[in-house]
Amino acid sequence: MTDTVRLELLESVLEAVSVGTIVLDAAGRVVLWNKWMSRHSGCATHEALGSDLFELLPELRGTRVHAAVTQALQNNFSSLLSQTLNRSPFPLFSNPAAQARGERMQQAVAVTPLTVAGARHCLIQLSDVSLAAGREKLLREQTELLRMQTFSDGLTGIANRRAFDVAIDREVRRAKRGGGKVSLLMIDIDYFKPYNDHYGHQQGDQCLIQVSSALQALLQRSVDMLARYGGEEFAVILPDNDLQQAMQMARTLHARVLALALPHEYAGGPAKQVTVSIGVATLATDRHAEVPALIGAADHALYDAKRQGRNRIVAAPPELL
Ligand SMILES: Nc1nc2c(ncn2[C@@H]2O[C@H](COP(=O)(O)OP(=O)(O)OP(=O)(O)O)[C@@H](O)[C@H]2O)c(=O)[nH]1
Repeated sequence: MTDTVRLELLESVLEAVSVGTIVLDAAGRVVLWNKWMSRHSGCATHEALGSDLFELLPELRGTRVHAAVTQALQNNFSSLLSQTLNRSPFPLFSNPAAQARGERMQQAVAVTPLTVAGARHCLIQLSDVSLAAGREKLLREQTELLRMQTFSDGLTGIANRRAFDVAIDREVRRAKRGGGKVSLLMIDIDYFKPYNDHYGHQQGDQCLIQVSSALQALLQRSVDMLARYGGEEFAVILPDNDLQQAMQMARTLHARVLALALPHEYAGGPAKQVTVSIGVATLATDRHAEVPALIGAADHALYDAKRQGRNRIVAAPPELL
């Protein structure tokens, strides 16, 4: 292969590749601007050749691209520009539709020093990573959705039992480490079976949604967690709350459900509306009790509330913990 043919071959390859290629001489003037660059920048090769890159594209002045070019020309350093700092440093567009939307191409940029005929030059390679970045974003969104689905209840959207198990374990360990307290409320809708039987399962579902969102709206601290513990049973974890504070929260939640005034003609008790019973337990960390004891105590208190006639709040005696 003769030198002329080899040169022609190299030129055709440069024009055909799907990578933007710019070569600058030691003064920063463009000596090579391939077809890919023309296509995606809207600046033809003959317009670019001989221009100072930073006059041709003034917005690059003072950017990391500028610094990388200076480093390559003056200090012979290569740079790979991080995607996280500036995803689209050059005014390039993947296609005309993206340009019409003003949506710039996301770029991977590599700046490399070159020595050509004994003189320092600088090669800038650009590739379109919009597709890969889009896929990455989609993947991140799907992962987040999956994470949310794993830890939230499909009907009510609040935390599910799995999330509760993780949180109660974490909060009890944290309380023990810091010598604090943690309280737990177990909340159960009264006479929910007759509610379902008379109003139908769908309305039963609506009732669960209304009650859970009313309860959720009252939890102001980000550390508090309302979870669906079972069918019509909810749990509230109150980190750093003593029994008195937990009882106050229980009264607020109980009153909120009453204020919903959801009719329940078939309730077994005197109230002809949806009510809840609440069991309250507090774990003091000077005791040796663990998670099962705390849940057991709150459950026991809830059972007592049911036995005493429902629509009430009962605190677990400390000896249960
Ligand atoms: N609609 C609906 N009902 C549910 C769901 N999960 C559980 N249930 C119903 O909740 C009812 C719970 O009934 P029980 O445990 O007998 O309790 P109850 O009738 O509320 O009686 P007390 O708790 O003693 O006041 C059952 O009829 C379940 O079918 C759900 O996701 N949707």
